Amino acid sequence: MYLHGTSTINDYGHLQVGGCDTTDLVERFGTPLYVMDEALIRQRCREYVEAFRETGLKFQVAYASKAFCVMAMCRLVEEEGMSLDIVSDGELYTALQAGFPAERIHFHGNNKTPMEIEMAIDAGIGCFVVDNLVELHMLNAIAGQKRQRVNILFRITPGVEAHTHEYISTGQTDSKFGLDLDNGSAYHAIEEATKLPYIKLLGVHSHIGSQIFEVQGFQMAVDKVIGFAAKVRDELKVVFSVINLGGGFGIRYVEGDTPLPISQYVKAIAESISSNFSRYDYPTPEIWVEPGRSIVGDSGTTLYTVGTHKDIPGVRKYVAVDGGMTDNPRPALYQSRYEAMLANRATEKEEELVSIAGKCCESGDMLIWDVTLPEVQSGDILAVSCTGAYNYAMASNYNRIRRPAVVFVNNGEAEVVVERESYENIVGNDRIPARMKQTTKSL
Ligand SMILES: Cc1ncc(COP(=O)(O)O)c(C=O)c1O
Ligand SMILES: N[C@@H](CCCC[NH3+])C(=O)O
Repeated sequence: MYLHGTSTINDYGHLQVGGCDTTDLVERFGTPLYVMDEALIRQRCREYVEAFRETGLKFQVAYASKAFCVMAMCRLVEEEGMSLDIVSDGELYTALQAGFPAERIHFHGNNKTPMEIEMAIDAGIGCFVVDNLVELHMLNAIAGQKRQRVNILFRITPGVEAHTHEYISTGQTDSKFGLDLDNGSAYHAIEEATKLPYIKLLGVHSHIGSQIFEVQGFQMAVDKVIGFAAKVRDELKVVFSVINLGGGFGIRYVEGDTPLPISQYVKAIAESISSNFSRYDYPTPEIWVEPGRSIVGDSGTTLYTVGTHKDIPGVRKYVAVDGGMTDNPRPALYQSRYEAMLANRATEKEEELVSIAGKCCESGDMLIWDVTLPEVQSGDILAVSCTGAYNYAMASNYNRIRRPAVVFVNNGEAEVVVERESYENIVGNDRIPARMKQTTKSL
């Protein structure tokens, strides 16, 4: 496993993160356990903010909270002076409960409900990223009832396909998201918006995909956007003050992944915007971005306890851990790859090729198909790296498995930011119909 951030091997031969020995963390908090390297998260936030500051342009870095949305994370993002991208009432509620300033919240989503829109207007959020015409008219009507004008960006699909897994590329024409640039839908939406009294159009938003390692996709999106912006200015007399290029900046999960440093993505985007907009004699707009994975992804390490194993001679050896697709569905969903090590035997020679299975009743519940480890024994602690994004966020209770706790570690201190779910949580919303016998056992 690649050691990065504050991860090191300590004198006991144990993996240490944020100054905390992971075997101590396991004793205190149990497994599976999500461990988040707070210093590394803050470092990533600062890399974005500093890189944008250096461009001299106006900007907002909005953390895409879908990657990992808990109150502590919202607080951290607020402390780092960033904005927040949310996609649902649940994410909005989490942010507001954490005291996140509403005016720095941007609301995304292809199917916001009237209730969510109302909740967001009442909270006074900074901007809606409007996905389609149905939403536009609904938003104008609800804002009108409240006599409040709302800021919007239109989400457009620029027709750019990023080099990524087909399920996570979203900038192409055949997408459930956004308004198409090429077929006139985006243009028509802007015409409509200019007629609506409670809508203030700031500009456009595009998100071309996720886990992207190159700048070309973003540059192509800018090229498309500037042509569109110029046409809209010339024909509709609408000038964009904001261009949001979404998220999607890749991270290193496994050897061979080659993301660029954050500063390089930012520099390339800023240069592309400045040069293209000046070419059209267009005032340089504010640049907004929405990184999720690249803020939290490599800060997360999941700790598991090894249980059983099954050796099929000549085929493979399965090693089972006490978690799996319930805490990390990404391998099953996207064939995502991860690296791992034995946290309690971190200096021992890695000599055995094994496959790491989860404990769900599902053959596809595999975390890693091939990883070389010291000869694994029941009770060992397996650490899987780079689990900070879209793991806790996409965790489930399949098989009624309780979701793990999340701890932030920093400077030798560990604090629980999400408690492990309890059995009460598991049955808490269950009800036995009145016509059935009403006996429950106390736990
Ligand atoms: C609109 C939008 N913004 C931002 C993100 C964050 O993406 P990532 O976590 O890849 O940076 C996503 C997810 O892909 C998204 O759909
Ligand atoms: N959830 C996905 C990425 C999609 C992000 C949202 N548009 C992942 O785990 O990689």
